[in-house]
Amino acid sequence: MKIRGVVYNFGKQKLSTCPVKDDVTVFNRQVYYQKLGSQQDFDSKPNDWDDALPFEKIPGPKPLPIIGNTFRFLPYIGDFYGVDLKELQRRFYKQYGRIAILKDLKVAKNIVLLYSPEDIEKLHRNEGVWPHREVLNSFTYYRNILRKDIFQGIGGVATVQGEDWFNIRSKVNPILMQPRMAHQYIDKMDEVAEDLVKRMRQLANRNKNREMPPDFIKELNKWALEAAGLIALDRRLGCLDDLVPDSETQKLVDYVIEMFWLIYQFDVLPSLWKYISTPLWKRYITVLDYITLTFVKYIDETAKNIGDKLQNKAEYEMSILERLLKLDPRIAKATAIDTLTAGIDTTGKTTGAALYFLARNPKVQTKLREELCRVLPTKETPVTKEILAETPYLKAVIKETTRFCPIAIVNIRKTLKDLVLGGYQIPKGTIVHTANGVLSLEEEHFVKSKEFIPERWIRNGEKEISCKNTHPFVFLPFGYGPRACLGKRLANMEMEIVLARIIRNLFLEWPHADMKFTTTLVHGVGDPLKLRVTEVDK
Ligand code: HEM
Repeated sequence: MKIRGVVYNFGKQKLSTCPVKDDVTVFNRQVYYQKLGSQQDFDSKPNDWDDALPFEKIPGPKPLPIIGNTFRFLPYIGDFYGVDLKELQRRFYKQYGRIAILKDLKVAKNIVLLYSPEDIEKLHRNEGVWPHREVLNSFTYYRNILRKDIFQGIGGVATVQGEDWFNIRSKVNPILMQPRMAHQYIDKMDEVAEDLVKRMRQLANRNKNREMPPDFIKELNKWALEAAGLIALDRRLGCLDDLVPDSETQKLVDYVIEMFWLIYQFDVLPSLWKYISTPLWKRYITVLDYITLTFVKYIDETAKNIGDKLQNKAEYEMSILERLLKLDPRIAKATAIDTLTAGIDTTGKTTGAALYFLARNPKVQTKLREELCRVLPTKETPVTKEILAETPYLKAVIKETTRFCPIAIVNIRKTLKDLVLGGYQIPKGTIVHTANGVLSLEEEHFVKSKEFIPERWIRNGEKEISCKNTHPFVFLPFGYGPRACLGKRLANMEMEIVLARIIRNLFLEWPHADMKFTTTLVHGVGDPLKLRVTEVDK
């Protein structure tokens, strides 16, 4: 089948994240969604439209003439200046209730915030088959316009919309989201996790209190880059070694970490990048160029090494990169770079938060270690797919971490048709943020919501604490629907393996004040992660 000149090559696999649970093969589904996407009725008004209050009446901070609401974020005069985004959203919830608006920002579009799980559900159920999520505008500009030549018109799922998004996502889903594909990487991920444990021992030995250094989160980002490199580039990068200053890997690590800070400057904080080219903007482009060209070089090397061998290799023997390269080298490049950008700060910060919660809650840590000692009788026992299937408490620890500290405090959609939300008319084309990060810490949705209790996620566990009856649209750490996180399966596997290795080998303590969590590009640990680390006997 040919659509826009691209040959589709699905075989008979099933798409796992499609919202409709029928038994149609991928090939039919693709035609089905293609048709549905172009035929959806995005123009008619909902039945309750005329009874709803007008958009202009949605409550929110009042803008001033000419300067709008921008002044609120400025130093000295602004009441929102320096306030963490999650705290700001919590204040809005307390002040305005179920729905609020931040409007007239001048450098950004109006944002409607939803706090009711019923409205969040309605938004997602009306997002269509090509959900629209516009984020990281400067990064999108870099990939889709400024360096269009490198990406040859294929932007990558994270940065494109509509039918273009669908055309890539429907091809990469069966490659990145299949459990079998993720399982191929367990051995290698285990080696990477062992390297992180070695690194932690080394760092503990260098400190008289056996504490990790204040910038330990960087080590976790290096681990995440190493893990993402295995998947996206089919190679070990060596990020966890003692790196030679100015070496390519050291530079790559430094630039990747700087990139997240720069994206935050241009895509989260108010910025005039569209109008003025500042020295910081030029630095941003230099950093993105270095990272992109290095990754492209690695992918080209792999493609050259594989060469004709791919033709004779069975699909089930192929790595993710090999399958992507066979599909289309342009998609392979775009997806590898998506994996390397979306899969580092996210998994690194979530793992950092999990380690903090385990250090801060010794009983939880002990219970997890007991589970791990049962399935990993020695420190050297390799982690396998079967072992991971027997670790419900480990999975519960990760879920509880993403409840307490979700890296994405909101999910974002642009409405594709007129909707009534929170009793107000929301016209097509409105940017809506669902405040799941705030809701996940509210007592009305989770009992003892400010306590770290993995037991709430255990099936058939204690009734009093169980979250079985929590509305399903409150907790969405990986998003929702066809546009949900492409790396969810890989991320969970990486985190399970690394936490299993660390807790099986090392005791963690937290001899400091409670951690502050902050929101930059992603939400996560905001204070130095100075975990105290000692060796588990055997
Ligand atoms: C703890 C780890 C992670 C969390 C919590 C997380 C969370 C998310 C969320 C909330 C979204 C937006 C979903 C939506 O709009 O419905 C997303 C999108 C995405 N994530 Fe992740 N992510 C994680 C790790 C990863 C990893 C390891 C990869 C790479 C393999 C990855 C690749 C992506 C991509 C490519 C998208 C865009 C998908 C699209 O627009 O079609 N993520 N992620």
